[in-house]
This record gives sequence, C-alpha cells and structure tokens, in this order.
Amino acid sequence: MTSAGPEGAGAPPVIDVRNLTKRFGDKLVVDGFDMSVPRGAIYGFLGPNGSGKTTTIRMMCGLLTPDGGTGKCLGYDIVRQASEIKARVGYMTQRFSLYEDLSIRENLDFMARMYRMPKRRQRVTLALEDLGLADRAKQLAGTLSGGWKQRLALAACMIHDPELLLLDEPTAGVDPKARRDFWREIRSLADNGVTVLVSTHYMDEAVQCDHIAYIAYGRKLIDGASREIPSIVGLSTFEISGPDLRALEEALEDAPGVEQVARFGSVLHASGTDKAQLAAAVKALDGQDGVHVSERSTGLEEAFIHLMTGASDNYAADPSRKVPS
Ligand SMILES: Nc1ncnc2c1ncn2[C@@H]1O[C@H](COP(=O)(O)OP(=O)(O)OP(=O)(O)O)[C@@H](O)[C@H]1O
Repeated sequence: MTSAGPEGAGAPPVIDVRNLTKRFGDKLVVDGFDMSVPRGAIYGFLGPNGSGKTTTIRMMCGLLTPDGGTGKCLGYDIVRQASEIKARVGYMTQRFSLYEDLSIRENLDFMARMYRMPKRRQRVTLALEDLGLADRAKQLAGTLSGGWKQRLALAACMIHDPELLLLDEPTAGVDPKARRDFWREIRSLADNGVTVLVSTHYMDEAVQCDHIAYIAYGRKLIDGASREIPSIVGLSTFEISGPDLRALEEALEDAPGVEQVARFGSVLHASGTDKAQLAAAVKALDGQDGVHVSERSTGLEEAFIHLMTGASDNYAADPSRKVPS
C-alpha cells in the first residue's frame, strides 16, 4: 500500500465521480450521483433497504459499470480502468466472506492466490502473526467465534494491501466488544491512508464514520462531515428528565412539534424540525411533578434516528423511478 497518510487538506480525492446513473430493467436505481471522497476518510452510506447504496458504492469502485456518468477512483477511470481499481480494493460483504470448511491459513492463502500476491506464503504467515492466530493456523474457520471470524475476514480482504476498503454492514451480529475492536482496527487502517466506504443501517456503525452520505430512492439527499449532519438535518433537541419517564415519553409522542423521542439513560431527548412548536410542547411540561426541561445540541444519534425513521423501505414500488418507455 502506498500510504499517503490520513485525510489531508489539499490532497486530491481518492474517489471523484459525477452524475452516475444505473438502471436495472426499467427501474432507475441510482440517479445522478456525485461524490468526492478524501484519502483516509471513513465514509458511511446510510439509507433505507434497496435505496441504492451498494449499487452506488460498487460503481464508484469499478465493480459495476454505470449506465451514465464519469469518474475516477484511485486515479483510474471507473469505466475504462476498472480492473486496475479492483486490484486495489478490499471488499468485506455482509456475510463473512470466509470458507468455513477451510482452515484459517487456507482462507488467507486462498485470498492471496486470488490477488496473485508475490511471496504468498510469507505474506500469509505475516497476516497470521498480526492476527495473533499463528498457533491456530490449522483450525477450521467455521469453528471460530463471531468476533474472530470477523477479524479473519478483515485480514483476508486486506491481504493484498488495498488502498480502498468496502464494508457492507460489517459488524451486524457481532458482540459489542468485538465491534469496538473492529472499529479500532478500521480507524488505524484509515490513519495509515486506507479509505473506507461503509454501507450500513446501524447507528453504532454510522457514528464511527467521519463523513456521511444519506441515500433514498437512488438519490443522495445529504452529504457532509459527521459533525455537520445534525445541523444539515435541521433538528432541534430538548432534554427532559423526571420521575416517570414512561409517562413523559407517552405525553411527548403525541405532542405537536415532537417528531421523535429517544431515551438516553435516565433522560429523554425530544427532537423536531419546527423549533417553536417543539419548544412550546416541551416547555408545557417543565416544572410539573419534578419534570425538568433544557435545550441541548442535536447529536448524530438523533439525526440518524430522524433520517432512518423518516424513510420507508425503498424496495416498495415507487412509480416516480420508472424510466418512461
Ligand atoms: N443485479 C441486479 N439486478 C436487478 N436489480 C438489482 C440488482 N442489484 C440491485 N438491484 C435492485 O436495485 C435496488 C437497489 O439495490 P442496492 O442493493 O443497491 O440497495 P441498498 O441500498 O444497498 O440495499 P440494502 O440496504 O438492502 O443492501 C434494489 O431495488 C435492488 O433490488
């Protein structure tokens, strides 16, 4: 890998695509997609099921040919030089991309062969040592715990030192400690210049990303640094505490201006896009039976809940996406 260090101001983007379009049959799946991704970024793609996240990511990385649009990835043209890009991309799919009936070493060796790695044996041995699995090299991958399978899958898709890593809901079904360890590893790869694109439905994956793109019906609706997402979404938030949170939650859910209520430990966060209406609703409760209300800044969590609850499943028929015959 040619490490250019973490995201740097002024450096050319690793991915720069314009007006990407893709149809499957008469269905417009990706519609005029533009994006620029800096080197070393961890870019999260959020959106409902079937909204076009995977299709978009695959086009940006030369894994799928767009019907329209242009762009570069890692300095190569996404249409004409797709094979150059593919050789520099690691792809970890939703299900562990492992052969359960092959040993740990055989799994790593298989990937090294696929990428025609020079000094394959040496590379695999090094990966086993890095993983801390050298003494278990002959163990079948299928017998590993979920967390270890995930670490092995990551090591396998990084065996050829790719500059770009694609992750599809990478920590689905993995326990919290393994998730934390996994994200620490991803952060360290990004710090060394690997650019990471993550497609996810999960809040705890989204909060690990330093950039977020929100996609619905094949269109990018929001794109920005994670810290800017709450203000882009335009939500206001109040914190409410009191002796009976359940009753408060029920009262707030029906109040005008309150678009969502979420519990954070021993307090509630009520959020909405019409600040005046929201403030009137929560302030009406302030001071009643030990209830205390204060304004707070909207976090990525609230913004995420707002985005994901506002959007329905995009697999549902949407006549507006049909291409006229
Ligand atoms: N090879 C294909 N042939 C036909 N239709 C496809 C193909 N791949 C994807 N689609 C359709 O394109 C739409 C977008 O799919 P895509 O997998 O990109 O969405 P997604 O946002 O990644 O969904 P999910 O979150 O469920 O993985 C869906 O309606 C899907 O059924």
